[in-house]
Amino acid sequence: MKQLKIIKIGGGIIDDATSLAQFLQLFARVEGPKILVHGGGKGASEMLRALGIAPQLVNGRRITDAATLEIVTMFYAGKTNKAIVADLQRNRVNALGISGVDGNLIRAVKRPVREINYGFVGDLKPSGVNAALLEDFLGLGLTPVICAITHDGQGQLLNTNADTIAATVAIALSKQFAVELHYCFEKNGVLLDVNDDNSVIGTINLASYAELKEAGIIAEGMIPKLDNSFDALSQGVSKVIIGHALKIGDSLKTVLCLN
Ligand SMILES: Nc1ncnc2c1ncn2[C@@H]1O[C@H](COP(=O)(O)OP(=O)(O)O)[C@@H](O)[C@H]1O
Ligand SMILES: CC(=O)N[C@@H](CCC(=O)OP(=O)(O)O)C(=O)O
Repeated sequence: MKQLKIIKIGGGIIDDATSLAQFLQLFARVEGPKILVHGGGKGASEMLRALGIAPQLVNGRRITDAATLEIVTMFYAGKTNKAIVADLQRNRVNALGISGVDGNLIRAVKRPVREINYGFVGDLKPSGVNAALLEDFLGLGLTPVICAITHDGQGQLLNTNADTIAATVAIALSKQFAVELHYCFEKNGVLLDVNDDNSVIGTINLASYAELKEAGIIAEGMIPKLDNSFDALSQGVSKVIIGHALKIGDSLKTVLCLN
Protein backbone atom coordinates (compact mmCIF):
# COMPACT_ATOMS: atom_id res chain seq x y z
CA MET A 1 0.00 0.00 0.00
CA LYS A 2 1.19 3.55 -0.77
CA GLN A 3 2.26 5.64 2.23
CA LEU A 4 0.71 9.02 3.03
CA LYS A 5 1.57 11.48 5.80
CA ILE A 6 -1.12 13.83 7.08
CA ILE A 7 0.38 16.53 9.25
CA LYS A 8 -1.72 18.90 11.36
CA ILE A 9 -0.30 22.17 12.62
CA GLY A 10 -2.01 24.19 15.32
CA GLY A 11 -2.48 27.82 16.28
CA GLY A 12 0.40 27.98 18.77
CA ILE A 13 2.98 27.56 15.99
CA ILE A 14 1.07 29.38 13.24
CA ASP A 15 0.82 32.45 15.46
CA ASP A 16 4.60 32.82 15.66
CA ALA A 17 6.09 33.83 12.28
CA THR A 18 9.56 32.39 13.01
CA SER A 19 8.23 29.05 14.28
CA LEU A 20 5.85 28.79 11.32
CA ALA A 21 8.65 29.42 8.81
CA GLN A 22 10.86 26.83 10.53
CA PHE A 23 8.05 24.28 10.61
CA LEU A 24 7.25 24.81 6.91
CA GLN A 25 10.92 24.33 6.03
CA LEU A 26 10.85 20.98 7.87
CA PHE A 27 7.52 20.06 6.29
CA ALA A 28 9.01 20.76 2.85
CA ARG A 29 11.67 18.12 3.55
CA VAL A 30 9.17 15.39 4.50
CA GLU A 31 9.41 12.79 1.75
CA GLY A 32 6.57 11.14 -0.15
CA PRO A 33 2.94 12.18 -0.60
CA LYS A 34 1.75 14.49 2.16
CA ILE A 35 -1.15 16.71 3.19
CA LEU A 36 -1.02 19.65 5.59
CA VAL A 37 -4.07 20.50 7.71
CA HIS A 38 -3.86 23.76 9.60
CA GLY A 39 -5.75 25.39 12.45
CA GLY A 40 -5.10 28.92 13.62
CA GLY A 41 -7.47 29.19 16.55
CA LYS A 42 -5.14 31.33 18.64
CA GLY A 43 -4.70 34.00 15.96
CA ALA A 44 -8.42 33.92 15.18
CA SER A 45 -9.18 34.67 18.83
CA GLU A 46 -6.76 37.62 18.74
CA MET A 47 -8.38 38.95 15.57
CA LEU A 48 -11.87 38.57 17.06
CA ARG A 49 -10.79 40.49 20.18
CA ALA A 50 -9.24 43.23 18.03
CA LEU A 51 -12.60 43.56 16.26
CA GLY A 52 -14.49 43.79 19.56
CA ILE A 53 -15.87 40.23 19.63
CA ALA A 54 -15.11 38.12 22.72
CA PRO A 55 -14.00 34.62 21.62
CA GLN A 56 -15.95 31.81 23.26
CA LEU A 57 -14.65 28.23 23.35
CA VAL A 58 -16.29 25.25 25.05
CA ASN A 59 -14.39 21.94 25.27
CA GLY A 60 -11.88 23.22 22.72
CA ARG A 61 -14.61 24.09 20.20
CA ARG A 62 -15.41 27.66 19.18
CA ILE A 63 -18.95 28.94 19.54
CA THR A 64 -19.37 30.40 16.08
CA ASP A 65 -22.11 32.99 15.55
CA ALA A 66 -22.60 34.67 12.16
CA ALA A 67 -20.11 37.48 12.84
CA THR A 68 -17.49 35.03 14.15
CA LEU A 69 -17.98 32.80 11.09
CA GLU A 70 -17.25 35.73 8.75
CA ILE A 71 -14.04 36.55 10.57
CA VAL A 72 -12.74 32.99 10.96
CA THR A 73 -13.47 32.32 7.27
CA MET A 74 -11.34 35.32 6.31
CA PHE A 75 -8.67 34.32 8.78
CA TYR A 76 -8.38 30.57 8.08
CA ALA A 77 -9.31 30.27 4.38
CA GLY A 78 -7.78 33.64 3.45
CA LYS A 79 -4.86 35.05 5.40
CA THR A 80 -3.54 31.90 7.09
CA ASN A 81 -4.03 29.42 4.24
CA LYS A 82 -2.50 31.71 1.62
CA ALA A 83 0.47 32.68 3.79
CA ILE A 84 1.26 28.98 4.37
CA VAL A 85 0.93 28.14 0.67
CA ALA A 86 3.16 31.08 -0.33
CA ASP A 87 5.85 29.96 2.09
CA LEU A 88 5.65 26.35 0.88
CA GLN A 89 6.01 27.58 -2.70
CA ARG A 90 9.13 29.48 -1.56
CA ASN A 91 10.35 26.13 -0.21
CA ARG A 92 9.70 24.51 -3.62
CA VAL A 93 6.65 22.52 -2.51
CA ASN A 94 3.81 22.76 -5.03
CA ALA A 95 1.20 23.42 -2.36
CA LEU A 96 -2.49 23.83 -3.19
CA GLY A 97 -4.47 25.77 -0.58
CA ILE A 98 -8.03 24.53 -0.23
CA SER A 99 -10.95 24.79 2.18
CA GLY A 100 -13.53 22.06 2.73
CA VAL A 101 -15.88 23.98 0.45
CA ASP A 102 -13.74 23.98 -2.70
CA GLY A 103 -14.28 20.94 -4.91
CA ASN A 104 -16.83 19.77 -2.30
CA LEU A 105 -13.78 18.57 -0.36
CA ILE A 106 -15.46 18.28 3.06
CA ARG A 107 -19.20 18.25 3.57
CA ALA A 108 -20.25 18.65 7.19
CA VAL A 109 -23.46 18.77 9.23
CA LYS A 110 -24.22 21.75 11.46
CA ARG A 111 -23.84 20.60 15.03
CA PRO A 112 -27.31 20.01 16.53
CA VAL A 113 -28.22 22.33 19.41
CA ARG A 114 -28.17 20.40 22.71
CA GLU A 115 -27.09 21.92 26.06
CA ILE A 116 -24.84 24.26 24.11
CA ASN A 117 -25.59 26.03 20.86
CA TYR A 118 -22.27 26.02 19.01
CA GLY A 119 -23.73 28.01 16.13
CA PHE A 120 -22.12 27.49 12.72
CA VAL A 121 -19.91 24.57 13.69
CA GLY A 122 -19.68 21.52 11.43
CA ASP A 123 -19.53 17.88 12.52
CA LEU A 124 -17.82 15.44 10.18
CA LYS A 125 -18.10 11.89 8.91
CA PRO A 126 -15.40 10.22 6.77
CA SER A 127 -18.04 9.74 4.05
CA GLY A 128 -18.24 13.55 3.76
CA VAL A 129 -14.62 13.76 2.58
CA ASN A 130 -13.98 13.79 -1.17
CA ALA A 131 -11.08 11.33 -0.95
CA ALA A 132 -10.95 10.87 -4.74
CA LEU A 133 -10.21 14.60 -5.23
CA LEU A 134 -7.36 14.47 -2.73
CA GLU A 135 -5.98 11.36 -4.45
CA ASP A 136 -6.13 13.22 -7.78
CA PHE A 137 -4.25 16.22 -6.33
CA LEU A 138 -1.60 13.92 -4.87
CA GLY A 139 -1.36 12.11 -8.21
CA LEU A 140 -0.62 15.46 -9.88
CA GLY A 141 2.27 16.00 -7.46
CA LEU A 142 0.40 18.69 -5.51
CA THR A 143 0.48 19.01 -1.72
CA PRO A 144 -2.99 19.92 -0.41
CA VAL A 145 -3.07 22.50 2.41
CA ILE A 146 -6.48 22.26 4.07
CA CYS A 147 -8.03 24.87 6.38
CA ALA A 148 -10.80 24.52 8.96
CA ILE A 149 -13.77 25.81 6.92
CA THR A 150 -16.30 23.26 5.61
CA HIS A 151 -19.84 23.49 4.18
CA ASP A 152 -23.20 21.75 4.45
CA GLY A 153 -23.94 21.45 0.71
CA GLN A 154 -26.83 23.94 1.10
CA GLY A 155 -24.71 27.07 0.85
CA GLN A 156 -23.84 27.32 4.53
CA LEU A 157 -20.17 27.65 5.56
CA LEU A 158 -19.25 25.90 8.82
CA ASN A 159 -16.30 26.22 11.17
CA THR A 160 -14.77 22.83 12.02
CA ASN A 161 -12.03 21.92 14.47
CA ALA A 162 -8.80 21.35 12.55
CA ASP A 163 -7.80 18.29 14.63
CA THR A 164 -11.08 16.67 13.63
CA ILE A 165 -10.53 17.57 9.97
CA ALA A 166 -7.08 15.93 10.06
CA ALA A 167 -8.42 12.74 11.67
CA THR A 168 -11.45 12.50 9.36
CA VAL A 169 -9.39 13.09 6.22
CA ALA A 170 -6.91 10.47 7.50
CA ILE A 171 -9.70 7.92 7.99
CA ALA A 172 -11.21 8.68 4.57
CA LEU A 173 -7.85 8.14 2.85
CA SER A 174 -6.90 5.03 4.83
CA LYS A 175 -8.71 2.81 2.26
CA GLN A 176 -6.19 3.83 -0.43
CA PHE A 177 -3.10 4.62 1.65
CA ALA A 178 -1.25 3.51 4.75
CA VAL A 179 -1.79 6.80 6.59
CA GLU A 180 0.44 8.27 9.30
CA LEU A 181 -1.27 11.12 11.14
CA HIS A 182 0.98 13.64 12.92
CA TYR A 183 -0.37 16.23 15.34
CA CYS A 184 2.32 18.91 15.59
CA PHE A 185 2.21 21.62 18.24
CA GLU A 186 4.43 23.63 20.56
CA LYS A 187 5.21 20.90 23.10
CA ASN A 188 7.33 17.74 22.81
CA GLY A 189 4.34 15.40 22.99
CA VAL A 190 1.73 14.44 25.53
CA LEU A 191 3.35 15.35 28.86
CA LEU A 192 3.05 13.93 32.37
CA ASP A 193 3.56 17.47 33.62
CA VAL A 194 2.28 20.07 31.17
CA ASN A 195 4.97 22.52 32.38
CA ASP A 196 7.87 20.08 31.88
CA ASP A 197 8.74 19.47 28.24
CA ASN A 198 11.00 16.59 29.29
CA SER A 199 8.12 14.57 30.72
CA VAL A 200 6.93 13.12 27.38
CA ILE A 201 4.79 9.98 27.65
CA GLY A 202 6.24 7.67 24.97
CA THR A 203 3.12 5.63 24.24
CA ILE A 204 -0.51 5.94 25.23
CA ASN A 205 -3.18 3.29 24.68
CA LEU A 206 -6.91 3.49 25.30
CA ALA A 207 -6.59 2.18 28.87
CA SER A 208 -3.76 4.53 29.89
CA TYR A 209 -5.59 7.44 28.20
CA ALA A 210 -8.61 6.84 30.43
CA GLU A 211 -6.36 6.82 33.53
CA LEU A 212 -4.42 9.95 32.49
CA LYS A 213 -7.66 11.81 31.78
CA GLU A 214 -9.16 10.72 35.10
CA ALA A 215 -6.05 11.96 36.93
CA GLY A 216 -6.34 15.35 35.19
CA ILE A 217 -2.92 14.87 33.51
CA ILE A 218 -4.50 15.09 30.09
CA ALA A 219 -6.80 18.10 29.90
CA GLU A 220 -8.12 20.97 27.76
CA GLY A 221 -7.24 20.90 24.05
CA MET A 222 -5.40 17.60 24.47
CA ILE A 223 -8.65 15.71 25.15
CA PRO A 224 -10.27 16.31 21.72
CA LYS A 225 -6.87 15.72 20.11
CA LEU A 226 -6.60 12.27 21.70
CA ASP A 227 -10.28 11.43 21.10
CA ASN A 228 -9.69 12.21 17.42
CA SER A 229 -6.48 10.16 17.44
CA PHE A 230 -8.10 7.03 18.86
CA ASP A 231 -11.04 7.42 16.44
CA ALA A 232 -8.53 7.50 13.60
CA LEU A 233 -6.69 4.39 14.82
CA SER A 234 -9.91 2.44 15.28
CA GLN A 235 -11.01 3.35 11.75
CA GLY A 236 -7.98 2.27 9.74
CA VAL A 237 -5.27 4.91 10.22
CA SER A 238 -1.92 3.10 10.62
CA LYS A 239 -0.13 5.37 13.06
CA VAL A 240 -0.82 8.53 15.11
CA ILE A 241 2.03 10.61 16.52
CA ILE A 242 1.84 13.71 18.71
CA GLY A 243 4.98 15.82 18.90
CA HIS A 244 6.77 19.14 18.56
CA ALA A 245 6.26 20.96 15.27
CA LEU A 246 9.94 21.87 15.07
CA LYS A 247 11.15 18.33 15.77
CA ILE A 248 9.39 16.26 13.09
CA GLY A 249 11.17 12.90 12.86
CA ASP A 250 12.73 13.33 16.33
CA SER A 251 12.46 10.41 18.76
CA LEU A 252 10.89 12.68 21.39
CA LYS A 253 7.16 12.22 20.78
CA THR A 254 4.05 10.37 21.88
CA VAL A 255 2.92 7.40 19.78
CA LEU A 256 -0.69 6.27 20.22
CA CYS A 257 -1.92 2.70 19.98
CA LEU A 258 -5.28 1.08 20.68
CA ASN A 259 -4.02 -1.70 23.00
N1 LIG B 1 -0.75 16.27 29.24
C1 LIG B 1 -0.65 17.26 28.35
N2 LIG B 1 0.43 17.32 27.55
C2 LIG B 1 0.57 18.32 26.64
N3 LIG B 1 -0.33 19.30 26.49
C3 LIG B 1 -1.43 19.29 27.27
C4 LIG B 1 -1.64 18.27 28.22
N4 LIG B 1 -2.81 18.52 28.86
C5 LIG B 1 -3.30 19.63 28.33
N5 LIG B 1 -2.50 20.13 27.37
C6 LIG B 1 -2.76 21.35 26.62
O1 LIG B 1 -3.20 21.02 25.32
C7 LIG B 1 -2.70 22.02 24.43
C8 LIG B 1 -2.73 21.49 23.01
O2 LIG B 1 -4.03 21.51 22.52
P1 LIG B 1 -4.53 22.70 21.57
O3 LIG B 1 -4.37 24.00 22.28
O4 LIG B 1 -5.87 22.33 21.09
O5 LIG B 1 -3.41 22.61 20.46
P2 LIG B 1 -3.44 23.01 18.92
O6 LIG B 1 -3.94 24.42 18.84
O7 LIG B 1 -2.05 22.82 18.49
O8 LIG B 1 -4.36 22.05 18.26
C9 LIG B 1 -1.32 22.32 24.95
O9 LIG B 1 -0.84 23.57 24.54
C10 LIG B 1 -1.52 22.23 26.46
O10 LIG B 1 -1.80 23.48 27.01
C1 LIG C 1 -15.17 24.70 15.67
C2 LIG C 1 -13.78 25.09 16.04
O1 LIG C 1 -13.42 25.04 17.20
N1 LIG C 1 -12.96 25.47 15.05
C3 LIG C 1 -11.61 25.89 15.27
C4 LIG C 1 -10.87 25.84 13.95
C5 LIG C 1 -9.41 26.22 14.05
C6 LIG C 1 -8.61 25.25 14.87
O2 LIG C 1 -9.00 24.11 15.13
O3 LIG C 1 -7.39 25.75 15.26
P1 LIG C 1 -6.29 25.08 16.18
O4 LIG C 1 -5.97 23.74 15.61
O5 LIG C 1 -5.16 26.02 16.08
O6 LIG C 1 -6.85 24.97 17.58
C7 LIG C 1 -11.56 27.31 15.85
O7 LIG C 1 -12.20 28.21 15.31
O8 LIG C 1 -10.77 27.52 16.81
